[in-house]
Formats: sequence, structure tokens, C-alpha cells
Amino acid sequence: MITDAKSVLNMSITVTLLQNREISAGARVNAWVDSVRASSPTHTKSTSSVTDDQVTWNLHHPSALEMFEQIIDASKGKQIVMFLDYDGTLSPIVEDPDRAFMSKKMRKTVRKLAKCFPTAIVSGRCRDKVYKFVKLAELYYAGSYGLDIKGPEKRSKSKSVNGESVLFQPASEFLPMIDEVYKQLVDTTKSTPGAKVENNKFCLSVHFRCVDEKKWSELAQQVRSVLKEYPKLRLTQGRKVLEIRPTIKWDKGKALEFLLESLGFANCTDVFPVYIGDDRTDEDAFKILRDRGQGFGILVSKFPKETSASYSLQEPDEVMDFLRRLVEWKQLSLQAQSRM
Ligand SMILES: O=P(O)(O)OC[C@H]1O[C@H](O[C@H]2O[C@H](CO)[C@@H](O)[C@H](O)[C@H]2O)[C@H](O)[C@@H](O)[C@@H]1O
Repeated sequence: MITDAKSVLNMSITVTLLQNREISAGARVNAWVDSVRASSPTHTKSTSSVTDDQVTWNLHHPSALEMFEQIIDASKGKQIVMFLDYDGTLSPIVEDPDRAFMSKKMRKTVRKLAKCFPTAIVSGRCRDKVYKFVKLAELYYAGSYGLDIKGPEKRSKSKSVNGESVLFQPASEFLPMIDEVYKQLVDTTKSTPGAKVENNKFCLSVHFRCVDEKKWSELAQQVRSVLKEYPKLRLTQGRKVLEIRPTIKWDKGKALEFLLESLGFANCTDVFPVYIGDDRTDEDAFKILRDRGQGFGILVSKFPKETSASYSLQEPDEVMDFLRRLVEWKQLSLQAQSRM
């Protein structure tokens, strides 16, 4: 497990490997397999094996629960806006992506959260599918890694509109290509037991959580052989999943900025966005917040990972606790204001 944690910090190996035209055998493939295992471990670490790496990492990315008061202090006088990833953040990681349900308690908490702060879900999944899991009409949704956004109609802070929503789909022209590649991937990967191709509308996921580890690199090779013919699509990696997306410069970070602008917070200094996510694709959003110097990111992870997030939470249950505390704090401050 110590090696696993270290290899997570060395994620760039994975990207390089996936981008290479040739997957060489031996050490590099092993490094990739190690990094994949570590990015989504299937077993828990024993409490006695807290490593120096872990301690150092926790110092740099303290628990958002432990730092709650400081977080609230930093948000004083600003409008908190919440951005939540879905898989691994609101729902636990499970083997079957179609059964990644959110608990009723989590749904209740997110519903209350959305009453207190503008709240958006930002997911790699297709927007309709993530909506079916979350089932809360009061939120904004960005699906397909932000390539499919249903958000509020653009407005200035002083001018509110009557609950109208807008659809933003910057990669519509890729739809026929994505459908074509989906069919090819289903066909090419059917020889690999456990592989599953998911159509996320503007992007695709090839899952290998249920594939024998010895077959992982072969599957990656199958995927790359299909993509060779499609230079306008790019390959990235998530938690035991290969992701195929259009090469356009759009990601979860851009989606966050788009939503902030739609909510009337473009160029505002009095906004405090909080983004919670567990995956490498969430890093785009963490980085935007860091670069803007506004709000912060919270990485959901039990293990040290290279991240631009400021704080950490270990698992979806801790995310729920954090969201509940935000709701309680907001309700108490509203009560206090009404007494003044
Ligand atoms: O941006 P997200 O909401 O985190 O979506 C990223 C991917 O999440 C899903 O896959 C992940 O969760 C599955 C269910 O727990 C798990 O089986 C899989 O191994 C994980 O990678 C989703 O199925 C993908 O389409 C998303 O791209």
C-alpha cells in the first residue's frame, strides 16, 4: 500500500503511457497498473500503517471538517456557491456504474444545501443519467465533463430572471462521431471479460473495474486502436475508467466558470465557490479556483494524491457531514440576522 500511495503522486506516468503510440511491455505497464490500482483502491488501509507521506499530505490538505470554522471565516461577506461531483463524492464507488445510487440521507442533505446556496452537480456522466440518480430539480447540472450544461439563464446580480434555464452544449457537432466510436468500442472490447462501455452522450467511458488486472493494458490498447482513426477525440483516465472526449478546450473547470457567470458572479470579488470532487477530472475545477484565488477545492480521498484542492474529505459520508454543517451554519446565521 505504501508503494500504491507513492505511485498516485506519480500520475503523470499514466497520462504519458496512454498518450504514447506504443505501449511498451514491462516496467512502464506495471507502473501504469500500479497507478490505476492506487487511484481507486479496492481495499482499505490498516490504521496502523499511516505513512509519513500521508501525514505530510494531510498537513497540506487538511480535513475540511476539521477546518470548518476557518472555511466559514474565509467566506464571510461572500456568496457561497456549491459545486459537487457525483461518483465517489455524493455516491460511493461501486462495481456497476448503473447502480451508483445516492443514499436518501445524502439526497435530503443536498436538497437542504440547495435551499441555502446555489448548487450545481458537475459530472462526467451524461446529464440525464446523473439527474436520474440525484433527482433534485432545484440544482443546476453539468454533464459529460461540462459539455452539457443546464444552468440558470445568464443574469447580472442585480437582475434576476424568473427561474429560466439555459442549455449549453459546446460539442454538439461531435455527437455523430461519439455514437460511431461508441459502437466500435463496444465491438472491439467485447472480447475482454468485464469491460463495459458507457455512452455519456458527449463523451464515452470504458470501464475496467471488473476486468482482470492482467488484461488492463490489452484493453487500453484496444481503445487506442479505435481512437487512432479519430484524432479529434482524446483519451484521459479516471477511476478504473478510460474516458474519450472531444479535443475542444472545455472541462469541469470551464463549466464551473460558465455557471458562475450564468449566476451573475462574473468578475465578482464577493463570491466564494466551493468545489468537491474525487477524481482527476475535478482537478480542472480545483485549479481554476486556485488560479482565481476564490473559494477552494476539496478532494475526496483516503490516500495522498497530487491535487490543486486545498482541503480533503475521506469519503462520501464525510462529504455529507460537511454539507450538513454548512446548512446548519447558514440556518443559524439566518436566524441570528432575523433577530437583529
Ligand atoms: O465526474 P463523475 O460524476 O465522478 O463521473 C466520473 C465517472 O463516474 C462513473 O464511473 C466511476 O464510478 C462508477 C460507479 O461507482 C465505478 O464503477 C467506476 O469504476 C468509476 O470510474 C461513471 O460510470 C463514468 O461514466 C464517469 O465518467
